[in-house]
Amino acid sequence: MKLLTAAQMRQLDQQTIAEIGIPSVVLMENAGRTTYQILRREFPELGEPVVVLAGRGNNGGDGFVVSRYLANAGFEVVVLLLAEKSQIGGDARINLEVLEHLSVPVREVTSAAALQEQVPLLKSAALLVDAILGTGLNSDVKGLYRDAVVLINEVATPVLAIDIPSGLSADTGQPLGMAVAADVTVTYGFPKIGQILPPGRHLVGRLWQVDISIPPDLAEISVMELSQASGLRQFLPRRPVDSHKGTFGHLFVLAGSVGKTGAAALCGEAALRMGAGLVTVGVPASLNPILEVKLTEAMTLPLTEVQGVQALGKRALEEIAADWPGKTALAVGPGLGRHPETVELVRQLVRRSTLPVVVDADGLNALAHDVDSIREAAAPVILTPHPGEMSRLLGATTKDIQADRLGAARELAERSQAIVVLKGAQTIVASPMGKVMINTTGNPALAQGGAGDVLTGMIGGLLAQKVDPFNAACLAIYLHGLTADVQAAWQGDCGLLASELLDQIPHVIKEFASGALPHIEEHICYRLVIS
Ligand SMILES: NC(=O)C1=CN([C@@H]2O[C@H](COP(=O)(O)OP(=O)(O)OC[C@H]3O[C@@H](n4cnc5c(N)ncnc54)[C@H](O)[C@@H]3O)[C@@H](O)[C@H]2O)[C@@H](O)CC1
Ligand SMILES: [K+]
Repeated sequence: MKLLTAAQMRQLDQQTIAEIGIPSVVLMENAGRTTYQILRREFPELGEPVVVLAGRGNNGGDGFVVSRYLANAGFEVVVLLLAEKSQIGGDARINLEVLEHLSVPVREVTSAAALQEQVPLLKSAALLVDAILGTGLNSDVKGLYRDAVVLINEVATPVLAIDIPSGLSADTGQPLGMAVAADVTVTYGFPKIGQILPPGRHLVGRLWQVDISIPPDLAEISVMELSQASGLRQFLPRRPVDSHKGTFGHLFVLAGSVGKTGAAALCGEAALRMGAGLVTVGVPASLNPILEVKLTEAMTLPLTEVQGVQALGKRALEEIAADWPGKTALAVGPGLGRHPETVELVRQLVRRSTLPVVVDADGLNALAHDVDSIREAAAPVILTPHPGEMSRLLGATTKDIQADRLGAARELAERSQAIVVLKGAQTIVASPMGKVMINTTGNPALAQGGAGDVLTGMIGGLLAQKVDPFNAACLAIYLHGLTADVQAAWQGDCGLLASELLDQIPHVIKEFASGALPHIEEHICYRLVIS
């Protein structure tokens, strides 16, 4: 599903009005009516009164329409207009006048003192409807609007936000000064990026996206997407009946050092679980016997190691090159360690690889001071940093990365010309062309060693099957999170071993492919978006 910025949403509104010919007042009517319908569904035992806090723009206008539907349904409604009636124009004015004709009380509240007088009403209300500011927000919330936002958050009354909680930036997910924390948000046309990125994600409460007659095709202007099963299913490789192991590619995994053979094993097995036909794991020669025991289905290739260190050495490059024929993708990094020779090996390999390559963990650390050189790679590269690795790649602090995850992912994708997978709650995938996908699946069960190695193997497994790199990254991340969600549904989100994740992958793929996971996927959508 497409994600929009405030400016894009405005553009779509304008196109719908000017080119499609739907009058703006009809859009406002659709917005108010659908919001009312969601309101009744979300609050089936709704009491009285309902208080609608309205600002002076179109967001307030939507609030007037909701007020009308509530009044027509027999509810006691009080509108607190945070402006003078004379300041209201356009479609909002039309709907304000309709309310007056219906004798719905509209109180002008234009000072802090007047607002304070309304505190008992706000406290005793059954529901507050936040119609103060929408996507027109363009600066920090100050003065009376700010006082109102503070009050809404102070009283314990449930809040339904119209379009977006007032004060929340639709573009960044950050409050501009101060933002309403809503229980439910009803947004129009398409979800906005700021409703999905934290902390916005937590301020919207349950997010509903409703159709107000904006043609879906218009959203093609956006390069940002929210991951959804319906969009990703098509990228699962087909499994023809006359297939053989050669049909599904051969992944070469470069991984492992002393103490970290598990990372290599998890990565190789995850690729097989994703359906790769063959997997070869290249490891330091002295560790090969251990991997031979750990891995049954994946093959191993003992490689020259640095004398006495049990980490891969420079000379392994020629051995890998000799083993190259027949391989279809490369995964580099899990548990490699940081020996200078291993670092050099990784740099050379990524630069020279003629196969698509996914780089993780110590593979990323090896590239940390060499990001610009990734541009020289001969084949597509996928980088999968967590915030700490990202900070080393970009030379920024982890705090800075987390404060603007989207910006960081885009910057690295631009600089490296690689596909960037910034891991963490709501993993972000960014392409060098500017495309972005924000993932919806996953839970804290994944916050454990080994989960990342599995993800690298899953991406590698899809690359080996010749799935387009951006789609491979998006699909693998979605399925990785979904597998954890399925597991957490019965086991909880604590203590899930990465190897248990592996065991679940085929089952989850089967259910995902057939669309048979509605309870889990609906749960995911419910947390974020329902269309
Ligand atoms: N344009 C359209 O066709 C539609 C718009 N809709 C509604 O309209 C909203 C956008 O309406 P508007 O563009 O009128 O803007 P808002 O209603 O979001 O904001 C009202 C006005 O407040 C001012 N403002 C911005 N930041 C402020 C701040 N920090 N403190 C005080 N005032 C501030 C701006 O000048 C803005 O015009 C959407 O969120 C949605 O609710 C819907 O009615 C559907 C159709
Ligand atoms: K609002």
